[in-house]
Formats: sequence, structure tokens, C-alpha cells
Amino acid sequence: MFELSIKDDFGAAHRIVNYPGKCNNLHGHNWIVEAVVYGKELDELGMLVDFKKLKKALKEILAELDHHYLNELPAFTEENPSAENLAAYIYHKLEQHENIINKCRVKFVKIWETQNSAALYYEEA
Ligand SMILES: Nc1nc2c(c(=O)[nH]1)N=C([C@H](O)[C@H](O)COP(=O)(O)OP(=O)(O)OP(=O)(O)O)CN2
Ligand SMILES: [Zn+2]
Repeated sequence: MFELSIKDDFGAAHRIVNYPGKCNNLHGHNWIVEAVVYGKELDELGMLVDFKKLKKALKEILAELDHHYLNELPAFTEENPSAENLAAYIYHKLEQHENIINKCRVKFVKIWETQNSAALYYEEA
């Protein structure tokens, strides 16, 4: 089995609705996102999936979040844009991306909200 890991980041505003503290207020983060994919079969170039394609896929997904007020996006009007929900959102977008689907599986998405706090989303195989 082979695993590939990439990282990217985005900056946005959010609030955690009903949070009993300051995170209920509008504030921002520079989130750092790590995505790990895995698979068995390499292509004729000896690659699971080209890092360029993998990074492009993640960048496209993060571009829809970057410099937005996350609570106003359709994905986060019903649930808070917490680190957990953001990690799950990115995971599901990535697994459906044309550069990923049929080439490899997403193992996890990990998102750092601050230097010291991160959430990781994965699904049982
Ligand atoms: N499990 C989670 N807990 C919290 C989340 C979250 O997404 N998942 N989010 C927040 C807030 O968004 C907050 O901005 C982050 O809080 P915190 O890690 O406490 O960051 P601070 O910079 O305020 O850290 P201090 O150590 O308090 O300075 C809260 N919790
Ligand atoms: Zn926050």
C-alpha cells in the first residue's frame, strides 16, 4: 500500500454558534489542512497519483472557503464550521474530486485551527 500526504492552507472568518465563550463571536483563522490518500496501484510513471493533481484538487476545494465567512456558505448554515466539520467537509469533497476518484482513497483530512489545536476526520475502511 502507498500513502501520499499534502498540505495547504486557507484564511477565513467564522463563529461557533451557541458556543459558551469568545468563539461565539466572529473571528478568523489561518487553517492548515493536511490530506492523506492511499492506494495499491501505481501508474506507468510509478505514481499513485501525481502530487500536482492531488494539490490542485485540494486547492480547488480550499478556494471555495478561502476569504469567506464560513457560516454563510451552504455547507455551514445548518452546522457550525468547527474544525471537525471542516475536516469532514474537505474529506468528502476530496474523495469525490475527479483527480482522486478511481485513483486512490482518502485516508484522512487533518485541519489545524491554531498551532496547538487540530481535528482529524477519517472513515472506517
Ligand atoms: N473541538 C473543537 N473545539 C473548539 C473549536 C473547534 O472547532 N473544535 N473551535 C473553537 C474556536 O473556533 C476558537 O477560535 C479556537 O479556540 P482555541 O483553540 O481555544 O484558540 P485560542 O487561540 O483562543 O487559544 P487560547 O489557548 O485560548 O489562546 C473553540 N473550540
Ligand atoms: Zn475559531
